[in-house]
Amino acid sequence: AYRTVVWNGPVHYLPYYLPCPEIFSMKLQYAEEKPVQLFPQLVYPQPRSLEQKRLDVLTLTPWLAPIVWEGTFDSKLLDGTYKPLNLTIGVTAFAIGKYTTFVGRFLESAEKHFMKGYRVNYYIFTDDPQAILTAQLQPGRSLAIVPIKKYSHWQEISMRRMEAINRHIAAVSHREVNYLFCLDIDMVFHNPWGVETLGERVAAIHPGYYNVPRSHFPYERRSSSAAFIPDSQGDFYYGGAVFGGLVKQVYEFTRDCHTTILADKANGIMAAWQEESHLNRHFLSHKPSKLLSPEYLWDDTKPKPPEVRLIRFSTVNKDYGAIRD
Ligand SMILES: CC(=O)N[C@H]1[C@@H](OP(=O)(O)OP(=O)(O)OC[C@H]2O[C@@H](n3ccc(=O)[nH]c3=O)[C@H](O)[C@@H]2O)O[C@H](CO)[C@H](O)[C@@H]1O
Ligand SMILES: [Mn+2]
Repeated sequence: AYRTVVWNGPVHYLPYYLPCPEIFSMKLQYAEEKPVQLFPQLVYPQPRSLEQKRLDVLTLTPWLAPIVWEGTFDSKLLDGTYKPLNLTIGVTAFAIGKYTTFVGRFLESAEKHFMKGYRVNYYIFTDDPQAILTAQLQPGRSLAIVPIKKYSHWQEISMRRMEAINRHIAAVSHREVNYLFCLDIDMVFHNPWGVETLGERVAAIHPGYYNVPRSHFPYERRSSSAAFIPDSQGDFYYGGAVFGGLVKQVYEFTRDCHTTILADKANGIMAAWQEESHLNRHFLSHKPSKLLSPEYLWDDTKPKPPEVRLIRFSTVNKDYGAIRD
């Protein structure tokens, strides 16, 4: 049997149940604090729990890092979230010896497509500052030339980037940027590269090996190298031409890679693909928090397969014999 309780006495309202309008409508603007709009008032398509945007490609790693492909993100929504943060994004690129010829095209295309509407600092490392043609930059974007010595072999030039980036972060860029991308210079932007790429530790899947069993990856296979990865291990083959993340993370990453490169050098070994081999070894035990699909690191000599809906950043065809000393 149920008992119904009926209240017959007088009703007392508790006065503090109702919010006090003066206090609730007050907006305190503390000094030094930027208003951050966490939920941009935008109209955008509803994300559907039972719907996958891409069925033809992997969009999440087994350690739950997103893999960025066209169709998986909403640029308007991301810009609504990131623009108010007023971030500065750094780019390092090296132009040593004859590679100074690539700077103009690289910068011009970056101004069209890279982090459009955001503050960007380019850091161009070169042995020949006079030879650098600087492009006309959009407002809020700047370029600094970082003088650096030239090593005689291209392998050494390529590998020493880890050391140079690491030193430059410590000396300069840790104060100037929030995120940092480290890119090859023999590349051109063809389509937008935006804040969808921002993450703590960011790696890009190499265009030549995204559909290949791990035993075929060109990892360093000699166990005497600090970059050694056995046939039975590995997640993806990442390209050495694109990596980035929070500046603190890039600092730790480049320090570790430079250290393992020096360890190999002390043992008279150079890894199969120089710093790229060390980068791959590092990301095996320090998993990237975000992966960029080959859209962000393509090679123009390859035909575009259907799963790559657009090419954002791609290698310029170059004559290796003529360009490398
Ligand atoms: C197809 C191929 O062979 N790919 C390998 C090659 O990439 P890449 O052929 O893309 O190497 P690369 O010649 O672009 O060199 C890497 C970067 O170092 C800089 N640079 C290099 C040489 C030079 O004389 N001046 C200069 O400034 C420049 O920023 C360049 O973009 O080498 C890399 C680093 O070893 C990786 O191992 C790649 O897998
Ligand atoms: Mn390159």
